Amino acid sequence: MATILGLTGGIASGKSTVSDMLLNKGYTVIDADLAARQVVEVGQPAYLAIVEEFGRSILNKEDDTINRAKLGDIVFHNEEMRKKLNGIVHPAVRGLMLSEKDQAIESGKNTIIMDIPLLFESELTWMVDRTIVVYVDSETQLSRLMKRNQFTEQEASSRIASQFPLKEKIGLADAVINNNGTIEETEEQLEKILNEWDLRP
Ligand SMILES: CC(C)(COP(=O)(O)OP(=O)(O)OC[C@H]1O[C@@H](n2cnc3c(N)ncnc32)[C@H](O)[C@@H]1O)[C@@H](O)C(=O)NCCC(=O)NCCS
Ligand SMILES: Nc1ncnc2c1ncn2[C@@H]1O[C@H](COP(=O)(O)OP(=O)(O)OP(=O)(O)O)[C@@H](O)[C@H]1O
Repeated sequence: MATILGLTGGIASGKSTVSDMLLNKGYTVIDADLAARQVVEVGQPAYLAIVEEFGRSILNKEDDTINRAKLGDIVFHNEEMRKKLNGIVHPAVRGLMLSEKDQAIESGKNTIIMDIPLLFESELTWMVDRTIVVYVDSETQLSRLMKRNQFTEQEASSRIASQFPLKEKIGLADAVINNNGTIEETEEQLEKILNEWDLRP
């Protein structure tokens, strides 16, 4: 029986950093952010529904792809619009991720990691056997997000505020990785969990 791990945290808390470590160790990672990009490629049902809801002004002029910065500006400043976007994108993301998980199970993987930023917000824990939260304190989260995305403090804060407070997620997790320190310290914590839970790729 394969073990399905839910990897979550907050925006810019270090989920991709941890999932890259897992990929390097040979584990299978299914990434919700990646799936969310695939289901909104030009012409896909979710893409058409977004254009219908938000209008053509959120498209890039050159190739009609979604202008993510523009759409992000709208949905991270307006909860109603964010819920509308979630209502379009999330069912398609879930469908794609579940089929990728089934394929990974069929191909005999022992452990399958589902990297899902909104695992708790969207009540998706039924999809996984155990959860790991990648935690950072709020100052570190804000400064890493501003640095990575070249966001102002206001842009970064509005994105952080659209998720459950990261502190609350600690109490919901089976294991927590504290990513305030160095990358090496984070990798040591990850290895300890993989060993304790006896998880092989
Ligand atoms: C709004 C969009 C276009 C902004 O795109 P952008 O390239 O700037 O960000 P990206 O997709 O890389 O997401 C970065 C991070 O933002 C956070 N985030 C993204 N969408 C949401 C959301 N709806 N609610 C809360 N946080 C979110 C997550 O932590 C995610 O890891 C995009 O995030 C999107 O389509 N979001 C809706 C789908 C979604 O919820 N994706 C998250 C996982 S399913
Ligand atoms: N231990 C660390 N020390 C210093 N910088 C780090 C550390 N961990 C991650 N970072 C940096 O912080 C930023 C956020 O990390 P990462 O992209 O892994 O977060 P994420 O949780 O996947 O974010 P998102 O939810 O937006 O996809 C990145 O620029 C990354 O390089």
